[in-house]
Amino acid sequence: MGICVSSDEKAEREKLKKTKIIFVIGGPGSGKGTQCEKIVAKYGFTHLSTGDLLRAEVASNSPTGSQIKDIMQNGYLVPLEIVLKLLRNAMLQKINTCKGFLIDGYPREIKQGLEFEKMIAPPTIVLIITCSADTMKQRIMKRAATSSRADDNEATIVNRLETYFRSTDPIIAYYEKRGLLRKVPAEGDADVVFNECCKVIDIIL
Ligand SMILES: Nc1nc2c(ncn2[C@@H]2O[C@H](COP(=O)(O)OP(=O)(O)OP(=O)(O)O)[C@@H](O)[C@H]2O)c(=O)[nH]1
Ligand SMILES: Cc1cn([C@H]2C[C@H](O)[C@@H](COP(=O)(O)OP(=O)(O)O)O2)c(=O)[nH]c1=O
Ligand SMILES: [Mg+2]
Repeated sequence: MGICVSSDEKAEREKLKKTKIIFVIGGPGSGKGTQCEKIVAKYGFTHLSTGDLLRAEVASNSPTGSQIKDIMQNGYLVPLEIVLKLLRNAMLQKINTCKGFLIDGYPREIKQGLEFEKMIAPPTIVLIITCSADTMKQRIMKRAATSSRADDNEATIVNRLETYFRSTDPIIAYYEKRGLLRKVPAEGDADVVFNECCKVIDIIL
């Protein structure tokens, strides 16, 4: 028996392949969300934060949500197939109306990047926002004063930073080798960082 791929699904795949996709990576508190917001305003991209999608799932009290709640609160990573399913659905909802996608905080492991390519499409570029662990910690502690995020506390931050540094070096090397990596230093002011992001994005438009 042949595999039946519906014409809808084919059209979806074609669209996903044609759209611009930017992976935005960087440590917790490095400023991914902040830069994405600015990029959306200037370029009309859709910002998808895997963290936000996961938190929305938890908040919805779905079976998946309760499964991933503890994992996230402890500073670990949620299983890959859950993250990808949420991402693909969210992209398809916007694919007809936006200029491209910012995938915020993804991939966290090379395997996640490869699975994304299989299920969705390859990224156009990978933007990495870099600053020191001290800067990230300071930014998160400041954010903690006003955010209601369960993972914005000192103990979870230490775990998140550790998880980040352990998993990121191989990712950087991998995309650098493919010529897709674009590094933006982020110690300074958010507007200065944004200027650098624009230089990188203007080239792919
Ligand atoms: N000085 C300075 N502060 C920034 C910059 N970007 C973000 N911040 C502040 O740092 C905090 C964290 O920024 P986010 O954009 O939420 O960082 P994130 O990388 O999305 O963090 P996670 O979602 O935890 O991974 C916020 O309170 C921002 O106001 C920057 O470029 N410069
Ligand atoms: C991107 C990603 C996040 N997470 C978890 C880790 C954190 O508990 C939570 C939020 O991650 P976080 O990096 O804070 O995402 P965002 O910048 O979008 O807010 O989601 C995973 O489990 N797997 C993933 O692939
Ligand atoms: Mg964020």
